[in-house]
Amino acid sequence: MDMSASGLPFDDVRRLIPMMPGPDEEAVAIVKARDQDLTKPAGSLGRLEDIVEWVAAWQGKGQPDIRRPVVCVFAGNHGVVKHGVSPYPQSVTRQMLENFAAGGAAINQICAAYDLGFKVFDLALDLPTGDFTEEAALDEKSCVATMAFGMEAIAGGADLLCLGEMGIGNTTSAAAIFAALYGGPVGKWVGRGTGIDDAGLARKRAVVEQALATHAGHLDDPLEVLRRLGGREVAAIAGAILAARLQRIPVILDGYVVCAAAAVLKALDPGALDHCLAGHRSAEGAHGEVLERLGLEPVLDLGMRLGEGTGAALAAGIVKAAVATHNGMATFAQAAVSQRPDAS
Ligand SMILES: O=C(O)c1ccc[n+]([C@@H]2O[C@H](COP(=O)([O-])O)[C@@H](O)[C@H]2O)c1
Ligand SMILES: Cc1cc2nc[nH]c2cc1C
Repeated sequence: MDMSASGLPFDDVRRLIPMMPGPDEEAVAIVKARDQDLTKPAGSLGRLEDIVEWVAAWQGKGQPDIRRPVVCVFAGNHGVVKHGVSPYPQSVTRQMLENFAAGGAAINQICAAYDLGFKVFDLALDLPTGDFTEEAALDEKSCVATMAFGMEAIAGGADLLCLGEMGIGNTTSAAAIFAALYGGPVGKWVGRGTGIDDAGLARKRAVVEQALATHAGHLDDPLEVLRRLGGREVAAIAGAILAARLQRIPVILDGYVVCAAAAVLKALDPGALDHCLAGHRSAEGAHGEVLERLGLEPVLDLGMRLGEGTGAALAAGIVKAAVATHNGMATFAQAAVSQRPDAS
């Protein structure tokens, strides 16, 4: 899809929104009917049952299946780091990509433990985005081109997509996006990210306040929020979420930064995240409130704040187990187990 050819690239993105398919209710009905026959008390697998229905609804399959789960990590660098908003230097973004390639990061181990595919996208790491206290992080064409690149996440035919990111400074970008979309005191959206101290937290807050002032009057359009305050990884994740929806691939979101990309889409269309599951509630302060605003109940709450898709990947293990349980269990008739006498 050439998204950068038209004169008004954001229009190309907006055109995709009405093309988003809805849930496959027939597939859900098939799952519900089989669930009633499985050798367990009705409802006893709790949220696992909802998760299987969700996979069926978005895969469009009465017998959902997870054969090609993939974790995609998008990495970008941020001009705003020059203000001292992260305790780590920008060089760590690339160093962590090397660590991913060598198999030494946390996400590598989780992917190995749960047999998940793993892809990393280097989004012009040598070209950090503009410092959004002074200028837009991205111009419109680069923003759309990066969203289009994010759509590559589904190339090769994933049937469950976990989204993650890596980018020193990107919790400041996420905070700015939430402040712009949701308003309220800026401090509420600014957290410690990788672990910044009190002075750094104050700098982060001032940076987000300055960003909102610089871009005042241009933040009513969610795509403008994305390009002005986002990073390349945030734009790519928005593209990946959209592409997955169009191809009927269920998505598991990771933490605070991935949810900033998701929030942009939700602001464009309230149903845009219906195919998304929140993998976890991150320990980044405002993530809980963000999830409430997105209408998503996290699968896990483990006090994690790493990023890299780790929360999404852990949840993928549960989603895989839920689907395998549904597909593999015997029915009451097959196992000759007595049903409740009042079961129809
Ligand atoms: O996913 C989260 O909720 C999350 C919370 C805190 C930090 N991170 C990760 O930490 C990096 C950004 O933190 P910072 O302090 O540099 O803004 C980035 O690589 C993220 O993946 C991620
Ligand atoms: C070491 C390190 C690993 C990370 N993974 C995701 N964000 C990160 C930030 C740092 C600093």
